[in-house]
Amino acid sequence: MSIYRSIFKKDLFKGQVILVTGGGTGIGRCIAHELAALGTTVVIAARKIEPLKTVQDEIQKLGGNCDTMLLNIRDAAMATQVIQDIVAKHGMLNGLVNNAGGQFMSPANQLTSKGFSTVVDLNLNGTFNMCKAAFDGYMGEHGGQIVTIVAETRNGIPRAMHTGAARAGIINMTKTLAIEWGPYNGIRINCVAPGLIISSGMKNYHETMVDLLAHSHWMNPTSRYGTESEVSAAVAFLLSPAASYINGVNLEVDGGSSLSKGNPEGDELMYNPEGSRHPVYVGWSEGVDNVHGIKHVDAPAKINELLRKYKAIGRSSKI
Ligand SMILES: CCCCC/C=C/C(=O)SCCNC(=O)CCNC(=O)[C@H](O)C(C)(C)COP(=O)(O)OP(=O)(O)OC[C@H]1O[C@@H](n2cnc3c(N)ncnc32)[C@H](O)[C@@H]1OP(=O)(O)O
Ligand SMILES: NC(=O)C1=CN([C@@H]2O[C@H](COP(=O)(O)OP(=O)(O)OC[C@H]3O[C@@H](n4cnc5c(N)ncnc54)[C@H](OP(=O)(O)O)[C@@H]3O)[C@@H](O)[C@H]2O)C=CC1
Repeated sequence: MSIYRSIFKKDLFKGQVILVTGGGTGIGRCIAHELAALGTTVVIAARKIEPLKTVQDEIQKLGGNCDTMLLNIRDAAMATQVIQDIVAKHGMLNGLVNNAGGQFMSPANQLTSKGFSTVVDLNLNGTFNMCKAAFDGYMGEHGGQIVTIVAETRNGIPRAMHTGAARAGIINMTKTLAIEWGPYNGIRINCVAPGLIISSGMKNYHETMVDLLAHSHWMNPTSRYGTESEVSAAVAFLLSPAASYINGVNLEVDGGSSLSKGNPEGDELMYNPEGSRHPVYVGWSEGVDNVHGIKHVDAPAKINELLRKYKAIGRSSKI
């Protein structure tokens, strides 16, 4: 049972239709589960159908409503078509979660023009395509809520300059859209910037990177990484009426890791080497992990082991 369900009424989003891009894996899958647990008819869309069908099956087995659609967010015509199909089939589109995105790691001096364009096209142009299609196809007339997953951009991102530039672009685009689309169309649009999150996304990392992540606490004031549910809870909040006066913000869900990038007085000021004292929020999977064979998180094994340890933090305390 989702802890969020006990904070909000379990039918918080009942009757609403919300599209989650990249909803077949990782953070997007978790967002889809959270929203479905709160009564949403959730539409998940991405390029590969199998992961989408698996998540649809999981949600339906748990009693939720889920539809799937094929989508490449880089293709503006396809974005328009998917929004039209959702409105034709479900009659409305109350929310859009732009979660699809990603990058590869490369030092800036080895990055080709094509590589830079590819990552900007996916993240920045892709998010624009989805926002514009949602506006033109439904929200411009009826209003709605949009949340985009970005990344920490308070500082530079060594070896990921392309994604940093694209995500910073999304954050500024969001501010402008909040101003232009808020007054006349009743649209709220915000961003969520996750820090390092234990998710299937980490399967894209090189093994040496996974090893490094598994053995460091990565200079975070909470001394741990984040969970998919901690990102999803922020998304659900921003989509909800509880956030009805929040517009154009970027909410960092990073445990405070972006606040400081080093301390000359020593690492002990940055994190607790003994381990975290911050219990995790595990969300929708609480109580349903392994029910119907549903797995909570699909991260690399060494990282999943960390999550297992995190779940034991402060077990006696109420979270
Ligand atoms: C690093 C901290 C960031 C903040 C924390 C964020 C964490 C996460 O996001 S978790 C992971 C989320 N998931 C992913 O990132 C998905 C994995 N990535 C990809 O699928 C791809 O890298 C892609 C989506 C960014 C691009 O895919 P695609 O459109 O299929 O592009 P191509 O493979 O055809 O490549 C086009 C072009 O890009 C250059 N390039 C691609 N990969 C690399 C590489 N590993 N190193 C250097 N350059 C690369 C290259 O120029 C490619 O063109 P060609 O040379 O003609 O192949
Ligand atoms: N995990 C982390 O630590 C962090 C993640 N993020 C961001 O959070 C989001 C989710 O990441 P995470 O779940 O970890 O990683 P995943 O790689 O599991 O998720 C990425 C999702 O995006 C979809 N996707 C990629 N390209 C496209 C496209 N062109 N059109 C439609 N869908 C697409 C993929 O599905 P398919 O391949 O089937 O299209 C996949 O489901 C991403 O934007 C990521 O960059 C940000 C900061 C930290």
